[in-house]
Amino acid sequence: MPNIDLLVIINPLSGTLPLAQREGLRAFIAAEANRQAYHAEIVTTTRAGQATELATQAVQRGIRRVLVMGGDGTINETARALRQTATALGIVPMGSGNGLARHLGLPMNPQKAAERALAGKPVLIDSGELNDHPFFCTAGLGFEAYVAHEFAKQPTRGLQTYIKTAYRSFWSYKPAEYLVDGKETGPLFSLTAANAAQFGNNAWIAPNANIADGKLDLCQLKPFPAHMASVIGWQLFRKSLNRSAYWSGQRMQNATIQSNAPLLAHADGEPLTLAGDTCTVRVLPGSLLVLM
Ligand SMILES: Nc1ncnc2c1ncn2[C@@H]1O[C@H](COP(=O)(O)OP(=O)(O)OP(=O)(O)O)[C@@H](O)[C@H]1O
Repeated sequence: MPNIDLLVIINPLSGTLPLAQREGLRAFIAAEANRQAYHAEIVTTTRAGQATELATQAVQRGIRRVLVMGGDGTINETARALRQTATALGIVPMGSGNGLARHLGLPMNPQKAAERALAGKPVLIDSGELNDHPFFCTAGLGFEAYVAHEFAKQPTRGLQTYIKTAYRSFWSYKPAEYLVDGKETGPLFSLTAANAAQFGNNAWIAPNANIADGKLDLCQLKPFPAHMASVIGWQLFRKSLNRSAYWSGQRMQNATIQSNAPLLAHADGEPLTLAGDTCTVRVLPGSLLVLM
């Protein structure tokens, strides 16, 4: 038996692709891996958290490439086990946001993305940590965290549910005030630590963020009147939010954040409830190999 040199992790629940197409894609990846002379093992996850265990075992087994077919949640679960190892992550984007794949300019077509990852070279990128929660795209507090918590309560996922949840949340959300490294921010709509420049779905919260500069972009968005929401939304999706008077950003390696409200947070869109009123964010420069 030849040694396995490629692990493919599939989250069967990510995104909205019908089952027949998913199975076709799995067969395509198997055939393409074979064509490119890999000895691949393909595993479909059966529960949350399993991708981390599979990726940890892959590192221990000396497997140098792990391909993930899933959304940013599954990518996060896998990539956290590949940080600071010689095993590289390949991305076949199947989620509703696909922030990391979009930031990296990877194909959104799953077959093209698989071909690219299988033939790709490993490139180092940064990652971040909010307390001890790893993130690869963005982590944050404020509105986006509030929405992540509300979204997690919904019976369905996907972009439509996300938009509806965000719209409803806008009217019930109360901005909090923060101290960033001891400096008062005043009330903020959101406070985002950006490794990648976008949340996903081409919502560019940190238009100039560079994923390999050894820094995070800490972006503050001040509360804005409801009639400005469409302008802010337009700028967010046009990658020009940094021109808004409500937005400010600073590059940093680490920061301590304190709040006057319970710390609702998210890391790569997954909701987190943090203990206490203080948290830290930091960058892990050049900590993940990605197949590009
Ligand atoms: N078999 C499974 N059953 C239940 N949950 C799973 C299973 N496999 C993975 N998960 C969980 O599903 C979560 C969401 O998956 P993922 O982010 O890939 O898809 P998505 O929600 O469609 O995409 P996006 O994050 O872009 O919205 C992951 O955080 C993972 O913990």
